[in-house]
Amino acid sequence: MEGTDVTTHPALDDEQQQLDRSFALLGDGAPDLPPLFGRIDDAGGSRYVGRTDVRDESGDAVVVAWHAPEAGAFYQACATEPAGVMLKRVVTVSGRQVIAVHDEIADGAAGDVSSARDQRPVVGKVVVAALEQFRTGALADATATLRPEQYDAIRRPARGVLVIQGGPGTGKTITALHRAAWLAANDDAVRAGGLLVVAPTPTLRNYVADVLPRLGAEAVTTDIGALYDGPATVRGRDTRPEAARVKGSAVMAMVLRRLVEATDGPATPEDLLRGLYADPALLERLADDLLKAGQRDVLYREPAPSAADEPWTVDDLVLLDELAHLLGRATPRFGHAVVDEAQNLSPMQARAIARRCRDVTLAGDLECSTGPGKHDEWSELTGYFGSEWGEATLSLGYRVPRPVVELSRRQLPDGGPLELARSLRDGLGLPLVRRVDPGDEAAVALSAGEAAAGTGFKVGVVVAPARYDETLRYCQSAGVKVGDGRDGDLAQPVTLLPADLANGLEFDAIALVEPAEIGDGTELGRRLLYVAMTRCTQSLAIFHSAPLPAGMEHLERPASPQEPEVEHRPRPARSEDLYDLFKLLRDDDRMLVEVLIRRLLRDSLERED
Ligand SMILES: Nc1ncnc2c1ncn2[C@@H]1O[C@H](COP(=O)(O)OP(=O)(O)OP(=O)(O)O)[C@@H](O)[C@H]1O
Repeated sequence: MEGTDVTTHPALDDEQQQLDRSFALLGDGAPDLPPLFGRIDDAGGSRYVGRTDVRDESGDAVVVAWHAPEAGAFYQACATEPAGVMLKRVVTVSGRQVIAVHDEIADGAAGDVSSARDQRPVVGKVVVAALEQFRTGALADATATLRPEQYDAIRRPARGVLVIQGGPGTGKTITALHRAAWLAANDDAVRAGGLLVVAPTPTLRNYVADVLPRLGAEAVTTDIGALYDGPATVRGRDTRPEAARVKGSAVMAMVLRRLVEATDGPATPEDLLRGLYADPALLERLADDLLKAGQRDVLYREPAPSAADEPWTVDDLVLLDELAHLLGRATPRFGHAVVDEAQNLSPMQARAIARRCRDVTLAGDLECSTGPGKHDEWSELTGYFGSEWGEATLSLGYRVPRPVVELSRRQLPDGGPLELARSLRDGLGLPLVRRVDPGDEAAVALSAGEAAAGTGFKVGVVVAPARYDETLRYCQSAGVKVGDGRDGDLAQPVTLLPADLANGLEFDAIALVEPAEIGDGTELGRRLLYVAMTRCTQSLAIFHSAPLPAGMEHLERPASPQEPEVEHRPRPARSEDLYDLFKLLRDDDRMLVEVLIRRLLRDSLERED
């Protein structure tokens, strides 16, 4: 703690008084959340920043809302560029008590900041402290610690398209949501038209539903399939990626238009689409010049007994939505739309969103595409929306430890087009690799996961989609308690996840089972592996029996014929001996010891505080 004991900071009493006063002014209407989290002193005077305005009896601001122009300096100034700010203070509150203050800028210069060792970027210690908290499964609250590059993206004008891109864990989701709330507070047209947020997984949608109200905004939050408000709902999944690719391709708009034009009398979107899938001759007549024979073939399916029994997929629902529009059904309109994991949008999905709103924020990373098609450029998507588009690139990594960032980028062609995000995290060091007997990969990974979870870690055990059912059955029969990640159950200490549903999630530790099955040599496989590896905040462990895939082969070690006997070593006296002993531990035990040491250190530091 380098001598700065934040809990006895002389400013604590002042800030406590300010907090008490704010609570008193809010009276019974005071929210559970603290009314202030920051303070800024500059030529304009001294101001407190919080979630909403707090005014005194005469109407003067006691706390300014984070989205007010007066709060701007709090986000634009940072330790490396104080820009005339004398004091930038983050105030940490628990209940109604100020428990810590961190001055990122003090007396007009860098104050309470992390060191720049190991190329770690210079940021306020409070950011590092926030990141060190153990994951709760939900993403952490970042309003008090938004960085200047994030704040800049948040305030770009609402019109047209803004792409917020950046490597894994650079805060694209957080930034896009703050942008939504900022626009709702500052742009009359957005406020009047309302916000639409499209997010692919239940976890992300729950997160949005939790965060936006705290930022003072409301939105309609949905996944892409649920945009369609007809009777059909998602009941199936295209097992062939080619089928999903064709359904999502832009030519389907023309095929459906011709279908509607060729239809006499009233028809529902459901009847039209299942009729089209079941009639190769009709499809050939309508799409001979638009789809190749092989592409038409993948669309074929026997009709179910009724429309309600059809195994509708997400991409089917998007086509139903287009048909509903062509049949003249009204589509609700919004003032601004935010799309998370936007790299996975198909052209038809982009059209469905654009029908509702042409001014959009697309948050995503093209290298994390895990849909059936990958866009090489954002312009392939932005053209479906408003005519103007711009991009904001986030460069500071908040989630992924540096060694994991470096390893994961070997999965990208040429290390990826974006500059390496500078990571704020050291994590628990180099990824661990453990070679196990064939057939034991998942069992060993799960038991290492349980051990890490026993120390307070949230753990994700990631398997190839084809291995998921078998692994879940193993867990049930062997009594291993895991959350079923495919159902969005992230409440357990250990979650089992198929690699294709890892997008957007975050865990303390990731245990990767047989990466060669996930990576499978295809471009999509490599991206799935990349996404899976970059979900961890602390440690990555790899369990395999097959040879490691490209990008990891340098980690390959021969299987050790015999486990080393640790117990019979003489009691170590010197730290070098301890280190030798540590090196003898198996990889998963080593992970456990590292976690324990870390916990002990944290507990002792907290006690000192
Ligand atoms: N300014 C910030 N201060 C503190 N924490 C932050 C900040 N920005 C982002 N974070 C944290 O970093 C983590 C990653 O953020 P987020 O999920 O928004 O990133 P992302 O770029 O959308 O990630 P991915 O696309 O890989 O899922 C979250 O826990 C978030 O709370």
